[in-house]
Amino acid sequence: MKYPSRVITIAGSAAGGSAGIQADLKTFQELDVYGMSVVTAIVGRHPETDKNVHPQTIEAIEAQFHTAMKQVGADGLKTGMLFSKEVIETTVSLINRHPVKNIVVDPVMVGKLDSKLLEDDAIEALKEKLLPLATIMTPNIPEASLLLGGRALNSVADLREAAVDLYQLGSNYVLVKGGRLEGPAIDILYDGKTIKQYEAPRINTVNTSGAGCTYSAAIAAYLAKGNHIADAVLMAKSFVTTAIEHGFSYTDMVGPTYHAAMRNNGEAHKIIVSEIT
Ligand SMILES: Nc1ncnc2c1ncn2[C@@H]1O[C@H](COP(=O)(O)OP(=O)(O)OP(=O)(O)O)[C@@H](O)[C@H]1O
Ligand SMILES: Cc1ncc(COP(=O)(O)O)c(N)n1
Repeated sequence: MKYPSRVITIAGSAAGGSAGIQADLKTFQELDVYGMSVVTAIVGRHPETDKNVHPQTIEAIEAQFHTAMKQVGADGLKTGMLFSKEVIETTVSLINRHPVKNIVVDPVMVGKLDSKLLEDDAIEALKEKLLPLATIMTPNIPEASLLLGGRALNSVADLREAAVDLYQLGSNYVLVKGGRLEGPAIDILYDGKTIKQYEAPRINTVNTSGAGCTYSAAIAAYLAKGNHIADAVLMAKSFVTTAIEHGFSYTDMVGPTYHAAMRNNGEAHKIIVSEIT
């Protein structure tokens, strides 16, 4: 028997199940890779204290990573919410001690409902220490903007420029996600030479909680299975578009994407890929 490829996520636990570790593990399972996790913080709002982020200790973070590496090992790794400078530095040192071939860095900073998922003084460590280890980084518009010192990004042309400039931070590929723009859902991939544009139709829904986590987890899964980056992004974009198409909510709050949508409903949309020179 050929065993499934192995992927580990280092991220926050999202109690509602739509994002973070929960979205990552659901996505790994859907894409038939063996999922493992290192929980950096637990996110869930206490009704009385209003505290929302409950960080884990560095010791607990190191313990989880060492256990997963010793018991299983990894063909791919993804990072999500790291929350603090210390956790970023720990992640860098863990990766340096156990190098992994495919590293997806989702530079999670702010949640959809505007919860703060990265402390301000952690951005420099992210830029200087973690991003240079990344195979691919996957910022959304607010994250790309913060990484570029607060630059306004209002159009696809702005996203292209941002991708070229973010490449200087040292990841091998940059994927800037245009989910927050109007019109079709366009993402830009840059490899230092060529710009590729991935376009999906915009789906009229508010239930996109965890879309970014799901997308980066799917990229990590496809890379770990041996796909080239451009193909991994294409297949992951198709997976997340289908998950958004079938997103839903159990309450009056913004709901999750449906991670099992591709399995249950088949691919909803073709993604248009174009190369821009
Ligand atoms: N309404 C939508 N219809 C189709 N695709 C979408 C929609 N919203 C986001 N996407 C796509 O989903 C993927 C995740 O991107 P998105 O920008 O939402 O990431 P995110 O990190 O969750 O960002 P944010 O927190 O800003 O919404 C991208 O491929 C994006 O283009
Ligand atoms: C623990 C955790 N990690 C990440 C996100 C971002 O989610 P999204 O994919 O919607 O940007 C989140 N809301 N919670």
